[in-house]
Amino acid sequence: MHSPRKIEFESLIKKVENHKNDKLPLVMYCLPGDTVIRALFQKDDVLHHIKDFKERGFVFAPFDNSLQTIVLKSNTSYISDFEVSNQIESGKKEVVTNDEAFHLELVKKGIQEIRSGKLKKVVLSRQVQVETEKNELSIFKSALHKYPTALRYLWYHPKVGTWIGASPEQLLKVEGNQIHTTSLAGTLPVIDNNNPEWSQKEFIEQQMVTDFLKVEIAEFVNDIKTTKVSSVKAGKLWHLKTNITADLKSFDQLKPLLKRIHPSPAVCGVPKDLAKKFILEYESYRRNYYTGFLGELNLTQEHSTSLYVNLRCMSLDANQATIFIGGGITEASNPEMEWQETNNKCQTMLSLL
Ligand SMILES: C=C(O[C@H]1C=CC=C(C(=O)O)[C@@H]1O)C(=O)O
Repeated sequence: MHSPRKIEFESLIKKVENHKNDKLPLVMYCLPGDTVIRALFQKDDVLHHIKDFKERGFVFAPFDNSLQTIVLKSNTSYISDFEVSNQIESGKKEVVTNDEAFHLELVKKGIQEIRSGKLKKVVLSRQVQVETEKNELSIFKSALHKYPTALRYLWYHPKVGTWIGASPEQLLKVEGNQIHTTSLAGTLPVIDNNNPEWSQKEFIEQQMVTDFLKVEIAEFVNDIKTTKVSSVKAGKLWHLKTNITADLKSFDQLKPLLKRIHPSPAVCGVPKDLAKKFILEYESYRRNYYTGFLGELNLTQEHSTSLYVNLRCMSLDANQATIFIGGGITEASNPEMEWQETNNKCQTMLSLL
């Protein structure tokens, strides 16, 4: 394994700019809570696809697990320190969209499907397009400072496009023979310094994710341990979270394990296949990499992997940002409140533009 070269932050930004101007793939990211930025540069514009998850590089997987997962090869890599500065709080940004009626209908359809017994939960989403004057690097820099507890990234491949995000959710971490996954669901806005007041709806919605993960990993691991449900902040949102750890039986099982846990009910639904079918049939657009997963694969050491769910993200094309947001629908959902929840979630990315 080659070690990354340490350079100054502004030199790294310059290298990213040059690599991107040369239309070559790269990723720049900062792990939750970290102040070290890592950047990987691929030397050619080949679109590499994962075969068995034994590859080494940075993974970028779509929501639809029947489609190909990309792995960016790390031909050159750098690390750089940066200092988190307290960014001046921007006010709430308003965007005018014309998809409210569609989204309300979609949520109602989801609730009907649940009441008829076909589904237990389905996560329904939308996209919001916004013009922006800000360039990608300054958007990424804002994410670094604003969301220090998230996985912040800027990913680019000339054959795919540019994505930026600040994910609050770890899908899978493998370290030694230990695996770690999280169940994150349920959302409330952060209001002043108040603690969130959860209702049964959010606890049920989050428990479905925990139950799913425990069942799906069982075949591949020993000794599953879960923490108590706790409230965690992601920017201006609260979520419910459970940490799950276990001992992996064999490293060869990473591919089938990921196939089982992705897409989880935090982004898809229960039962998984029917919820996915519903999403692909009724959402108005293709999610592509939103609600997929991304992160390091055997990069720092063999068998050391750290993947995050691609949430609170946007794709960028020239001056247009497309922000993706969704929410978990259960039989207790209220369509108006679900619409509002997607608008609250939209603020995470809007605040960077
Ligand atoms: C699907 C999204 O969030 C998921 C993760 C946390 C909470 C969620 C919720 O409360 O619905 C979603 O399951 C999104 O942010 O686009």
